[in-house]
Amino acid sequence: MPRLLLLNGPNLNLLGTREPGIYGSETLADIEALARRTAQAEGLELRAVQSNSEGALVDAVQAAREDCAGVVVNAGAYTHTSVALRDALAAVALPFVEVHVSNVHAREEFRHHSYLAPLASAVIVGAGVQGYAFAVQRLATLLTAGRDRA
Ligand SMILES: O=C1C[C@@](O)(C(=O)O)C[C@@H](O)[C@@H]1O
Repeated sequence: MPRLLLLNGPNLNLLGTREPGIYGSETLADIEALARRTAQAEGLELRAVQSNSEGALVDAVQAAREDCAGVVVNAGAYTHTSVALRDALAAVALPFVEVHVSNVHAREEFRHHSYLAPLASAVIVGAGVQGYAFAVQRLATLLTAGRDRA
């Protein structure tokens, strides 16, 4: 069964208690369960990784090259700063969908730019945790289309 990597970056382990007015009350465990359920319904497996450290996120992307067909990534603040994570995603050349729980474009200017977005298959912002389900579904569609062409 093809596998997706679900990658969550810094401070997303605090979801549920972190600025609930912006991020809502659902936890990272809720998000991982939602993404896994959505993946299973699409015939996909899912590996969930969260880290507060940039290097660990880069390592997880590199490892995905071995056994994953696509990536759902919410890089948190590293979205706006990390050339290293962008380079890792470019290097593995897996299709990925970027997710943000909040509508970053309605927030501070520094959140408007993403180093990852130009490489992404799609970017989903402001849909809350449901954005993760949309991202999994989008990757499932892309992967199925790829199989159909093969
Ligand atoms: O940590 C986060 C969360 C976030 O990625 C989101 O999901 O809305 C938006 C980022 O700007 C912020 O640094």
